[in-house]
Order: sequence, then structure tokens, then C-alpha cells
Amino acid sequence: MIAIKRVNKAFRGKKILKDISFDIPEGECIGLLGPNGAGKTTLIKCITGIINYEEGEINFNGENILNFKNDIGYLSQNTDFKQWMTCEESLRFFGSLSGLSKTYLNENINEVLKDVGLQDKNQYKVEELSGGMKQRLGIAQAILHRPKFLILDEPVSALDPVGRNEIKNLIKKLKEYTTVLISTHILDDASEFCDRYIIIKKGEIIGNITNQDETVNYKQVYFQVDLSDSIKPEINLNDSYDLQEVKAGEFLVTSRNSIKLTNLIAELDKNNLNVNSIAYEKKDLEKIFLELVSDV
Ligand SMILES: Nc1ncnc2c1ncn2[C@@H]1O[C@H](COP(=O)(O)OP(=O)(O)OP(=O)(O)O)[C@@H](O)[C@H]1O
Repeated sequence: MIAIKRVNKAFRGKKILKDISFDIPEGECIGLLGPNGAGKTTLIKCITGIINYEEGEINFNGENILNFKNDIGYLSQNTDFKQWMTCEESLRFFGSLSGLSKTYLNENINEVLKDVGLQDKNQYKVEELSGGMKQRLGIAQAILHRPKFLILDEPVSALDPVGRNEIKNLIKKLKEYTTVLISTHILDDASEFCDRYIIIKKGEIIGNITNQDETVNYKQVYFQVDLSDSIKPEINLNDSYDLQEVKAGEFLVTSRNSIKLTNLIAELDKNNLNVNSIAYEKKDLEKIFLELVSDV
């Protein structure tokens, strides 16, 4: 659906985005992850057409994305709602600024407020809303025109745990019918709803991993053998596994490929071991992320 190809952007002669390329397939929810200053917001602004870039292209179904602005919904980091406006007035105001007709707004505002769970708050002023509710109103503004592609810039980072939960549940709902790009540095949250993660550091993509990679390709397996006969076992596994003794009788097997327990058990069997326990350890996204962004 969206193809980002070799996008380069500089501010004051300093390269901020370097050859950024990735695709966003229809229906996927992509997490844009990276440390502060990595270039996430700059990339989002390039995608939405808020700023220009020097090189590269960004296409929507094969054509310049700028021709499809009506298909994009965008929640910026600082949505500037007027505190004295009600939820309904705020949506009316932003909707008419972006060219939606009065008839469309009359017919859709209540529906959208319902989608984000603010139907009872339509006459509440912005100043009366909690952080989570304000963010839900921001999302209502971003989906008011029913975009096919929704971009959310740091939708959860400024919220308390209750607000974060509200927004996470809403995102899970929205991703069922919209393609979504979410920038965040709260990795645990991202892993709840993202299908894939693009990790950027100093303007470069350093990781493009799927949930599959997270749960399968980075697997490790621990096993423990019975040492009651106190003989240190000689273990030989085939080359696709790396074996490490963690402590006496406890071993860690790692592999870049997925580890199938049945295959591993067959390998262990060949060694005539008395295996007491065997367990997967999922390498979580945070660990992968820290590895990717570490300079060492
Ligand atoms: N308008 C601008 N003029 C000059 N430099 C800018 C401008 N906007 C961003 N930058 C610089 O570009 C770099 C990337 O900023 P950006 O806001 O895209 O990062 P980010 O990954 O979104 O960070 P954060 O997580 O803190 O929001 C930073 O060094 C920032 O100072």
C-alpha cells in the first residue's frame, strides 16, 4: 500500500534521514521505533507531506502519496485543541478546517465519538477531559474522514497507565479496519498491537522485524539434565545450534533459525542424556531493540 523508497532529508545541511526504505502493506500495523532524535517524527512529516525531502519517493498504491492526502489520518504529538471547545465543537472545527462538509460532519461526528468511546462526553469541554480522553479525541479527529491509512505519532508516551490502556485498546480496534503506522518508544506497548517494527537510529533503518521474528527466529531453549551420576555430559548437537552451559547441568541452546522442540529433543536423545526439563525463552522486543541500538 505505502512504499517508502530511499528517502533522504537534511536540516541545515545535516542529514536527518538517510536512505529510508520500507513498505507498509495494507492491513498491517507498523511500529516505528527508535531513541529520541532518531528521526521518527521527521519521517512521519515527510509521509504526510508536512515537510519536503530532498531525495527519494513515497508512494500510495504506486502513485505519489501527496495525491492521497484524503486517505491519510494523522495524530501529531501535540494536537492543539482549544480548552474551551466541547468535543463535538473541536471535531467540527478541525473537520471544517480540513474541508469536510457541514452535512458530512453532522452525520459523522457522533459516530466517530462513539468509535473512540467518547459518546457521552460530546458536550464536555476539552479542559474537562483526562489525558487518555484528550488523546482519544485526537484520534477521533484523525479518523473523522475515515482514512485508509492512519499515522499516530507517540500516541501513548505522555499518558499514565490508565490512559495508555485506553489508547492501546482503541488502537487494537482501529487496526482491524485501517492500515496503521505508530511511532513510539514504549516497546512493550508496541508489541501488543504491531505486526512489524521498523527501528531507526540516527536517521537510518537498523532493524525491520516482524512479530514472527520476535517470537520464532530469535528463540532460545533452556534444558536441564540430570547430573545425579555426577558425570559431566558430553553433548554434541548439529551445527545449527549453539550450546552454552549456563550452570552445572543447565544449558542454553540458541539458533538464528527457529528451534523446533521435537528436532532438538531428537538431537538430545542421540546424546543419551537424562533431560529433566526443557523450556523456551522468548527473546522480547525490548532485548532485540536494545541490541540493535547499542553502539557496542
Ligand atoms: N525543523 C527542524 N529544524 C532543524 N532540525 C530539526 C527540525 N526538526 C527536527 N530536527 C532534528 O532532526 C532530528 C530528528 O528529530 P525527530 O523529531 O524526527 O526525532 P524523533 O525520533 O521523532 O525524536 P523524539 O522521539 O524525541 O520525538 C533531531 O536531531 C532534531 O533536532
